[in-house]
Formats: sequence, structure tokens, C-alpha cells
Amino acid sequence: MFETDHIEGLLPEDELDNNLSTINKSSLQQYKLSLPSPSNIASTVLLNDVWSTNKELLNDGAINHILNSANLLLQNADTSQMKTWKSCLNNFNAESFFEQSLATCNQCNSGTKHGINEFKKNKCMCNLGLTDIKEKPSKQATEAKNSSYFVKNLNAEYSSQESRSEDDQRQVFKPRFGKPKHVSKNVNQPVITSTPKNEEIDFEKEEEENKAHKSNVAKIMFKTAKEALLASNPAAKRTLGTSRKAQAKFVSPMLGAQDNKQEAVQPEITDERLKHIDPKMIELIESEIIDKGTPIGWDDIAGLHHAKSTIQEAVVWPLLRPDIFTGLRRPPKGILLFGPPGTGKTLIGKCVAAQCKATFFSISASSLTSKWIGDGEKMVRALFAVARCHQPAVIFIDEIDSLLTQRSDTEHEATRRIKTEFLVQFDGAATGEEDRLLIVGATNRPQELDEAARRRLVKRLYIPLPDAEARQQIITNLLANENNDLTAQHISEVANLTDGYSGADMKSLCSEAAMGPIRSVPLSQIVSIDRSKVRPVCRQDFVNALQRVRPSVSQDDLGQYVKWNTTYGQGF
Ligand SMILES: Nc1ncnc2c1ncn2[C@@H]1O[C@H](COP(=O)(O)OP(=O)(O)OP(=O)(O)O)[C@@H](O)[C@H]1O
Repeated sequence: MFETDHIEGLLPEDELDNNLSTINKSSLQQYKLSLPSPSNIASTVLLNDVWSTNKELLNDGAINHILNSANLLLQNADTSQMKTWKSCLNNFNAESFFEQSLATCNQCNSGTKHGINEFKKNKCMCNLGLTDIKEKPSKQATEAKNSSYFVKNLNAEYSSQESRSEDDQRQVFKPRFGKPKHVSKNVNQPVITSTPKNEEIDFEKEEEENKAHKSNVAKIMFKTAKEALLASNPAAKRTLGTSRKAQAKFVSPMLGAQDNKQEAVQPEITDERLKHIDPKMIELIESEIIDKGTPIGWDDIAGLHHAKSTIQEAVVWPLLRPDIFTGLRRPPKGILLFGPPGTGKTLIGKCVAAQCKATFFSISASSLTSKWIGDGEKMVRALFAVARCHQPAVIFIDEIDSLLTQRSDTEHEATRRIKTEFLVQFDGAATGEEDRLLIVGATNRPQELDEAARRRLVKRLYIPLPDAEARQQIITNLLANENNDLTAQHISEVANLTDGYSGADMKSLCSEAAMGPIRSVPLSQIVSIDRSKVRPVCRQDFVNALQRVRPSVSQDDLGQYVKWNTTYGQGF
């Protein structure tokens, strides 16, 4: 540790300048800046470097000269302007400093300063003006000798080395250059013989401490956006940085946005049944799989009277009155809706959920085997677990054929595992007396379902294409909110012209017809025209639309459904 207390003030400023006259001023400045603290690391680095490269060549005079120069520099250091030593040392060239600290050689009359290389090569042993300062003091040594500091700290101590103990000898070198150096016991050769290992360790330690300090300061000064927000708005704590839990709603991170909505934040799910389920999956199910759309009523589904009454009797009433539907009246846990695409299978599933006041979970089986490939198995488990927490619940599985296909040698291992998990969960739901879960499977390819699926989906209902009456109802329902001048006769006419159209096809037809009035508006007015000025949808629009929208289901396909229905369906 550099001892400033007893040195400061001992050497007047101008004397110091004189003593340092042979030393480059910019080096002095650099050295001053490199001093981070009174711990004097920079000088230690410098001297370690010099000693490690030149220790065999250094004689007493050279050492004393270096010590003296460095001492004076240190004394002159302005601690108030100190910067961190490491950043300053980046620019610090110890070798150049060493050269600058050497005086002009006046013994070999070279007239120039010797470089460190000459010094190393020992080309000139005239000591470069650094002969033992006791016997042949150099100019700066003479000047320094005159100063009280030098007399007290260097010359006097050095001259009395012989009478010192080893410990005391260390003190000769210690105060000016940081940590104590090991010196030879030979008083005539007080050359440093080695740089102790622990000194290097100390140095590293100091560097570590410096880093830690910087990091601490940075931590104090730096605030992340989240921390800044929390500092100014502690209420935001609940919504930032943590994953939302199963029932948590989205809360805007905007300042103050949530102030009025605190009540809307729902409590976390603490249900034991969800303990082993990945919260992310629960969240996904809550956000993507639970259908929170408009409730569907029986009247919203055109036609399909048989299917509707069967479902009502088989599953809706039992779900509403589980106390009556026990024993033999116990409802099936799974039903299958099969038929051509766009005939209202999903509508029926939604309607069942709405009528039973149940939570409607809607998932596509193909997404289990593709979108969540790898996680499909877990997703199935999570789905049933969340559904159990939301009883009564309807789990609607679209394209169930892609999950419960007939086994084959080419079946993918992941798909097989999902399927197994699904059947396990299904059976669990089926046997759980208390569970009020209904699994509704929908498929356009019932013939691909395997036996295990057929057995579990006890009620298998054919959802056919809508008949003329159903198509008429679909048109009427869809036009109810549109400006139109179609009479019942017109609608019936359109219904008769659309044999073979599915419910989804009918919807497309009505959308196309509704574009007729818009297409009749001149392009120049389309942006500005008043809504009331747009003409109503008319019969001709449907005639035109019929040219563009064609039925999507082929007769061949219909034949297969009928056949499968005869074999495995409820039949009607
Ligand atoms: N019977 C129907 N009554 C009223 N609208 C229907 C009917 N069938 C189909 N639709 C209309 O067709 C759209 C698609 O129906 P839905 O999704 O229920 O068919 P889907 O049988 O589930 O089809 P997919 O097999 O392709 O999944 C519905 O949104 C509805 O507008």
C-alpha cells in the first residue's frame, strides 16, 4: 500500500519537477492517471514488468534509479484525478516508461539515451548514469538526494541496509511500490530475486474486486424497463415478468391501463388436479382451445332433427340432470358426428355445450399430431385435466379420424403415444362416476376410424347434407340481418336449386349473392356511397351466385357415408 501521509508535503512542487526533469512529462501524466487509488497498482504492474524482464541485468544503481523515479512519480500523483487503473494501463507502455526513466549515458559518451534493448543486452555497463548512487550519483539522484524525502526514504535507508533485519529491508522497497518485495539477504545485492506468486494472486484479486465494484455500481445505476416501470407503478408488478396463470386475463403493461381493471384479474388456479400439468399448456388450452364464442341454440341449426333429438336425449338432459340419468340411463361419454364437411357438426358440438351450460373445448386432432408434435401426449393429458376443472365440459375433437386411425405398421411412434394417451384419458373420463365430461368426435372419414374408437364413441350420428327445408332455413337465417327483397317463394326456389349443397356451401352462396348490390355500385362511388343507398339483395343476385358457387361434396362420398351409417351408425 502506498503511504501518502508521511510523504505529502515533504517535497516541494518545484523540487519534484526538477527531480523529474529527465522523465517525460506525458509519461508522468499517464502514470498519474493510471493510479486508481492509493493501492498503487499501476506502479506494481510497471515494476513487475521491468523486474521480470531485466532482473538479471539490473544492478543496484539501476534499481535505485527506477525506484527513485517511480517513487517521485507516485508522490506527485494527483489522486483527485485518478481514473480506474485498468483503462489507463491500456495505453500505458511500461517499456517506454522504463526507457524514459533512464538518463543519458555519459560514460560511454554515446550522447543518447540507451534503449531497453541495449540495457537488456548489457551492451553498456556504464550503468547509464545509474551507477550506485552512493558512490556516483547521477544528476537526478543528486537532486533527489538533496530533498528531505529522498534523504528520509531512500538514501538514508539504503545506506543503512547492512544494519537492518530482513523485514526492515523489505520496508525499503515496500512503501513506494505497493506490496513488499523479497530482497536478497546480501546487502550488497539488494536486487529483487523473485516476484512472489502471492503478489500476482493479489493483483488478480484486486482486478476482480475492481470488476465487482464496477458491476455493483452499474447495477445501482442501471434499471431495466421492468424495474423502471415497477418503480413508477408498483401495481404493474402482478402482470410483468411472470407467466400468466391458467385463468389470468391479459393485462395491459401500459401505465395506468390496469388501474380500473384490477378486479378483472382472476385468482390463480390452485386446483390439485392441475399440479402436474405444464402451466404453459394450461394457458394455451385456456386461450386457444376453450371456445368462448356466441352460444348456439337448437334453432340456429337447420334441419338435422333426428340428430338433434338424439343428442338432446342422450347427452344434454343427462348432463343437466345427472341425478336422474344413472344406471342403465347413464349417458354415453362419447359421441361421434360423421358426415360430409360443412354440415353443422361443429355447430352441434357448440350447441350441446351451450345447452348443457358446459365449457366447450374445441381442438383439432390433426393439430395434436402436427402442431404439438412431441407435446401432443402432454397436451391430451392437460386437456382432460383442465376440462375436469371446468365441469360440465364438452371436448369437441374435430378430425378425430387423424387421431384414432386404424393401426398400421407405418404409424408414427409419437402419434401412437398420443392415441394411447387419448384412450387412457377417455376411459378415465368414462369410468369416473362424478365426471361430467362429454367427448364429441367429428369426422368426414368415419371409415378410417379404428375399432377402439368406434367402441368408445357409443353414439355415432350421421350428419347429412341439409335437405331443401333445411337449406331454406339456412338462407332465411342468413338473410335475416341483410337488406333484401326476396320473398318466401324466392327463397324456396333457391333452396330447390341447391340440392347437394352443404350448410357451408349455402353460407358461401348467400355471401356471394350479398355482394351483388355492392358490385352494382359504380366504382367511383364505392368509397362514399351512403349505406342506405345500396340496393337490397334480390333473386337475381342468387341466380348469379349459383353460377359461381358449386356444391363441394361429391355423390360418391355421400354414398360412403350412407354405407358406413348403415353398418356402424345409429341409422335413421
Ligand atoms: N345445419 C346447419 N344449419 C345452419 N348452418 C349450417 C348448418 N350446417 C352448416 N352450416 C353453416 O356452415 C358453417 C360450417 O359448419 P360446421 O363448421 O358446423 O360444419 P362441420 O360439419 O363441422 O364442417 P367440417 O367437417 O368441415 O368441420 C357453419 O358456420 C354454418 O354457417
